[in-house]
Amino acid sequence: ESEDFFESCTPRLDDTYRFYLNKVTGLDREYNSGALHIRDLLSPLFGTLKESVQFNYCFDIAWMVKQFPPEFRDRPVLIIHGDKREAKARLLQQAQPFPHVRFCQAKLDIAFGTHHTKMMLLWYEEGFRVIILTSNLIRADWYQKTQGMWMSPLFPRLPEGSRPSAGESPTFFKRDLLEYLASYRAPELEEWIQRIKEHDLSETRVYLVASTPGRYVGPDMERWGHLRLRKLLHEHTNPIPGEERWPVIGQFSSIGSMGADKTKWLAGEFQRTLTTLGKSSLHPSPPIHLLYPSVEDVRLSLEGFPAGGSLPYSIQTAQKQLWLHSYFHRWKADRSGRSHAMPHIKTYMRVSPDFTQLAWFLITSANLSKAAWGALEKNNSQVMVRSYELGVLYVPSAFDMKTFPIDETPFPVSSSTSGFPVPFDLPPTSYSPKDQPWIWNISYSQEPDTHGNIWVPS
Ligand SMILES: O=C(O)c1ccc([N+](=O)[O-])cc1C(=O)O
Repeated sequence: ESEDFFESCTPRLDDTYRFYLNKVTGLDREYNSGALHIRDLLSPLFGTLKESVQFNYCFDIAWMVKQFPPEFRDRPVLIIHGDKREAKARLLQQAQPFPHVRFCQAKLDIAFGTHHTKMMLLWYEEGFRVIILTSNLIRADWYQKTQGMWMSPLFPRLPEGSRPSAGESPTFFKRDLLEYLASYRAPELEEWIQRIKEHDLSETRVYLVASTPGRYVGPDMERWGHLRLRKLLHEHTNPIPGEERWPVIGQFSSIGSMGADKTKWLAGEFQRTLTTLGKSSLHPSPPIHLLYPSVEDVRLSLEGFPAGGSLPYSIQTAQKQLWLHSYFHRWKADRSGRSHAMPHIKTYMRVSPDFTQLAWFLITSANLSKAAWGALEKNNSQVMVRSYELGVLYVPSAFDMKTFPIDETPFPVSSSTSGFPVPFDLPPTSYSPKDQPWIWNISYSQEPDTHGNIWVPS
């Protein structure tokens, strides 16, 4: 009943899917109804906080502390980060005035890997909650960007003496979360692994899709990254008649180097994963729509060109893969009032030809990169993952459905619909011949942005 109490006090939230967008400053209020700010997440309305863990990439510690309500501002916070050497020293220096903030450096032993995972573990008097999200712990990520999150139910404590395997969900979320945390091999996380074991996660209806750095062979190849996603789609979705006409959509805020042509990774192993539906041995080639902001999208955004500071696609990478840009579609999100709130959210999905249904939906920290998703090596006998990533997969079978209907008007949120709130407009809008993908390290000085400025990177 504590869950009902909190839910009844909190803003009316669509809790079928527990998928929420961040509030965006400056939108008509209806487009923020049902959206959440970080201060909402940390509010006593969701639980009486005892301690928390913040997994992230970029931190403003003083700003983060201020996002906790005063009564929780001195509760211990463990920061899980990937910084090394001088960057680590700067991060620890930020927390000098805050003795309740502790740090754990995630191992990054493979070059070019990052600790990209964004997750909150919230331990309350009443139980435990997990939030998996796309926002960094800096003001700019919670101001005028499109960001998303999955918020778990409140997980109650298990009765004393319960077996550790108790409290498992139909999607094995408890086992998979514990295995992900164990992959850090960090002493600071041991007590959190123990705490989670003592809680009942059985109401969880999403599958965990994680990446953790390493080179994996044999059965371990399917534990992380895109081969994990392929395994889940193989086991928990079903073939669809005419599936070759069901487009795949990938939407992201950064892009890695993917080789000289599409067969090197994108249209090979990655497409094989994204087009998996059940155990059919067909390998269709459905349309693949990639959503990534154009220069005009950035120039006309609420933030203007500075939004491009969080869209780190470099000219050095782009010029090696011009073939990629033919897949690109603009960022357009009138349905959520967020066409001008640049995306930092990352979503992947499989949609029906008429764009009214979903075969599955993934929200994740993972951008379009081999570092995040993993790449096969050694004649496909090994997969190499460079970064930590975390996301959750929604499949209709976990919600007793065959497909998810898409809610074409997700705002203002209404508990009446069972539709999935896809945050951007469908069908996607192709780049015009004049559109170019946003590249963050070249100049744009022909036309000013919404603030009257031009972009001249140093
Ligand atoms: O999410 C992103 O789009 C992103 C892209 C690249 C890097 N990076 O190069 O470390 C960090 C982030 C981040 O915001 O976590």
